[in-house]
Amino acid sequence: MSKRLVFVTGNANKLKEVKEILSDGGHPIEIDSHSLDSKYHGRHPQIPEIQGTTQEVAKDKCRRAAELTGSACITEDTALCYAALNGLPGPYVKYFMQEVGHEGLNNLLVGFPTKAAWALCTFAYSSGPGSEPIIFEGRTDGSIVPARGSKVFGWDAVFEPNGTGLTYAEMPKEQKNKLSHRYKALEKLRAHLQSLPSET
Ligand SMILES: O=c1nc[nH]c2c1ncn2[C@H]1C[C@H](O)[C@@H](COP(=O)(O)OP(=O)(O)OP(=O)(O)O)O1
Ligand SMILES: [Mg+2]
Repeated sequence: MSKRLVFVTGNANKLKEVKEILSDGGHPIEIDSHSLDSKYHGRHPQIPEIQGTTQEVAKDKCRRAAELTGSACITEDTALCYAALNGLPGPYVKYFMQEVGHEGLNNLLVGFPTKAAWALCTFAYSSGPGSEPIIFEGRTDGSIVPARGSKVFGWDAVFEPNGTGLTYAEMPKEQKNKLSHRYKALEKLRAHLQSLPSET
């Protein structure tokens, strides 16, 4: 039995990975996507993102998405956290990426002895407007390196998961999708949804 869920995101690469990861499981969750950003043009998303911890950002995004769509939905917030900076840029990495790019993401760590970092994915699920979102986190540890590989998706080229010798951007998609922050969070979300009573 599959469940239909609306994934509210403005990021086409996220959507693609989520579909790839979920299509691999025994009990697929069917994903409808809804980009609220596109309605209100690029830099002025219809769902503003608050400041706060990754959990606060993810829950708030999901609450607003459920209100706007009027249905059960999931949202996701991704953070890139530097050990030397006590977890920053964290949920603000999007703006760092936009303003200073791959080189800047490396330069932030000049003078720090550790380049250790972790990618953190926080899915939030709301069963509908007014229902408190539940969150599912996935974390992959690695380090920040000078850009290698495809520049297509965000900071993939500067993040090397531990023990792989490859950046996310250098890996075949199937490899990233088996060890990524997003994969780990989605496994938890999938288990939760499977434990819910069936709708039909
Ligand atoms: O696996 C990833 N590999 C590399 N880069 C990634 C990944 N996942 C997200 N990213 C980037 C996109 C954005 O620059 C920032 C997260 O910000 P975040 O607000 O979660 O994403 P977003 O605004 O693009 O889409 P959404 O409409 O779902 O909020 O990190
Ligand atoms: Mg966003």
